[in-house]
Amino acid sequence: MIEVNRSQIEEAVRMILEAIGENPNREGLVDTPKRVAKMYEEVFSGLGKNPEEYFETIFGEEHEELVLVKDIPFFSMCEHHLVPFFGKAHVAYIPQNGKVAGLSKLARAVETVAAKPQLQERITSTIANVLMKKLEPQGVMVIIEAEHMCMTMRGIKKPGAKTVTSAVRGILATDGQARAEVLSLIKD
Ligand SMILES: Nc1nc2c(ncn2[C@@H]2O[C@H](COP(=O)(O)OP(=O)(O)OP(=O)(O)O)[C@@H](O)[C@H]2O)c(=O)[nH]1
Ligand SMILES: [Zn+2]
Repeated sequence: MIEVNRSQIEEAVRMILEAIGENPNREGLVDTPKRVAKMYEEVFSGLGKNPEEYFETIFGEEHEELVLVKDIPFFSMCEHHLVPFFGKAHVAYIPQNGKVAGLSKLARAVETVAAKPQLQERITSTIANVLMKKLEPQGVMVIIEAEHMCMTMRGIKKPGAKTVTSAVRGILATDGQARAEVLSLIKD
């Protein structure tokens, strides 16, 4: 894990407050730099963490059909504007050779990969690649749907617009019927 430099963040936040014409010493703002530093420590806690670590424990369970954890809520920070994007991740895989992970680990991987300055596409493909590497499954499919605050509250200002990304590997990339099954289960 990377140690966040809280005092440097505090100094930077004070400078931003001054730069926008605020008074960082007024009552309501005096503790804001501290709060923001603490918040950044939390929302960027995935920096320096390797999501592969969640897949060191594998159950020798001979289940060779679909496993899907859907509707995993996640929050991330867009690396272009440092404002949040958030939504749901759906993670599916078809194990083989008894390599089955603990279900919570799929959600932990999403949380860790999202907790740094990110792009939605990179979160999606990173999770798919980690699962392929660590579980060597027959196939993987990761779908993420998210709303980007940088498209909602500024710039193009399109609240409600959703971005959907997918990363599909192995049999789920080649077998249309298997892929359709996953998609219909996600929609239910
Ligand atoms: N591909 C991708 N783009 C993203 C993501 N998050 C934000 N963006 C986009 O990153 C782009 C940055 O574009 P720039 O033209 O450099 O910055 P900008 O002038 O602030 O862009 P506008 O948002 O169009 O005002 C924007 O189009 C954002 O919508 C993401 O997760 N993936
Ligand atoms: Zn953005």
